[in-house]
Amino acid sequence: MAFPKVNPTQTNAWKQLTVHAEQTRDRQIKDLFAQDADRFKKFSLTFEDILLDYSKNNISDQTKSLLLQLAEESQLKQAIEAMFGGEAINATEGRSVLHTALRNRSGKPVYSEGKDVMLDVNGVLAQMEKFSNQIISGEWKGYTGKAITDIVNIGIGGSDLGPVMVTEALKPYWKSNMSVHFVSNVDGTHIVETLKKVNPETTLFMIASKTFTTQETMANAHSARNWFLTSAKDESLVAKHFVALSTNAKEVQKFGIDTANMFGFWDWVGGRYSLWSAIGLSIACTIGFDNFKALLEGAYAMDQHFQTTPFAENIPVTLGLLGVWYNNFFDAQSHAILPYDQYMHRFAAYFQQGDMESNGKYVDRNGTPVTYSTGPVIWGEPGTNGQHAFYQLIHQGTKLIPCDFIAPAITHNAIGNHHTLLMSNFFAQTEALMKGKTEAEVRDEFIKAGKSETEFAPLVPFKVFQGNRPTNSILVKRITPYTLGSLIAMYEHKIFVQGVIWNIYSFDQWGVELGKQLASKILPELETEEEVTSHDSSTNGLINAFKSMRNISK
Ligand SMILES: O=P(O)(O)OC[C@H]1O[C@H](O)[C@@H](O)[C@@H](O)[C@@H]1O
Repeated sequence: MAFPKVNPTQTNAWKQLTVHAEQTRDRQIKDLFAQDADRFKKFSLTFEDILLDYSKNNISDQTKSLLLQLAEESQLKQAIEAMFGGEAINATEGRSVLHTALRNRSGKPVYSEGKDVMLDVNGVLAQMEKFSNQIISGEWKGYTGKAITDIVNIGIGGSDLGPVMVTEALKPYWKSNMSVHFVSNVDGTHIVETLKKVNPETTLFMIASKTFTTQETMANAHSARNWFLTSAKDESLVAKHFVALSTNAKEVQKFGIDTANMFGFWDWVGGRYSLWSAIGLSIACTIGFDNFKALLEGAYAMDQHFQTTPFAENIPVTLGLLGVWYNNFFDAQSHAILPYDQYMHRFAAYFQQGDMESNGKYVDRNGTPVTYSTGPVIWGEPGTNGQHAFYQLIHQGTKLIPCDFIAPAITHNAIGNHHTLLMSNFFAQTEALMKGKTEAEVRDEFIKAGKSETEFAPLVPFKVFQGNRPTNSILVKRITPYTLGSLIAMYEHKIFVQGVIWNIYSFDQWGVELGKQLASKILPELETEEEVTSHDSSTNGLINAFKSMRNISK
């Protein structure tokens, strides 16, 4: 057994937090600031170029110490050691969880159930370095002798979202001669529209799939191969234009990719934690291996911070505990991630999978349904777009939505005063969410604008903001590969902390299986014109309506 299974509701801390939440529910964050001039100093943490300000939360010293007690009673320390130590903490799949080994820059061994994995890890990294250098330098030639100009990564879920997010976030680091495209959806539109943009002579396809059996990826990969062969005509040329990123050599071979062109990884790397592995090859070939290495180094630095820093000053632990506070004691259903950086526009989407696939579980580690809420809905869009779309609900809706605001102090695109404008919004939003606007302030504003009582009185209630909406602000110096690596690892570990406290298995994903099973049952039914009767009347009705609609002759 990796670490003790603790029902969080049975801990002393949970019981005390329940009482404490009742007593502090109506506490105003702005009052906490008024009472303590040092609040920002007390409730903020720095790690290298990252500042986490968590003072705009409904917490006091007592809240913090109870949350820390919850972490202790949940055996978080042992859990962290078990993960980094390569114990099989992904028990339902019988695997260790070692994405941290992929970015272990210490030169020290890392053991997965007794075996040092670093030789394999460093071997694949060396293979990725050599290959990405060949691609970027133009040394690797396509079938007509031309250098590669476009990479098409074909993968879905964890084999897509990480590379998409990171290549977008690090666009300023792209090598000038290289473009990258991502095809994930089985909807033919995705591959068709992508193929319109590229030339078979200068395109490299990366088939990214941990299992190499995922329906969507295999369908897209076969279509890409057919498209390529229409021009290249000769199957032996596939080797110059297709590589595989996978754990499954047998299936890679079956597809027709030479295993010499395969970049491997291992079952102890979860799909949604795999951008650090061979799955990151599209990243390395776009921003260069040096920058990919810096990404790993930034993540490694955060790993060390997480592993060695006392919980009271530990950034991922702090974020995880704050999330538990709102999720379990204030009934918050969701959590918004709001990057004030256009390049990070897929960051929330990335952690939608990272968090929701990890902690969207209702069964605890004993196999028993939980009696408390687990993973929140994760969502978000970059600022300031979100402000003009959904912030209304965050400010004045009936739901409590804790938010993380993320922004760089230095922009990659200093044009006019855009960055100052952006940052003024960043600071204003968290202040507004916390302070709100009282009725007296609203009235005062009307009076100052010369309005009469009869004119403005009916409008007052609509213009009041209750405030007291909690936020974290994460300010970084600049979005570099290194800092991005740290930020990603920070959220990964936050998810881990919460999974431990909720006593759930964060590293399996059985919930994605049922839909897949049913789809494979329905597929043959769609391939005939016969009426379908094997399902419930809704599913039958829909399938039969679809069949008649698609039949153009009818
Ligand atoms: O890399 P693969 O094996 O193609 O899996 C792609 C995705 O499939 C499923 O949806 C899940 O298992 C995800 O976690 C995974 O990322």
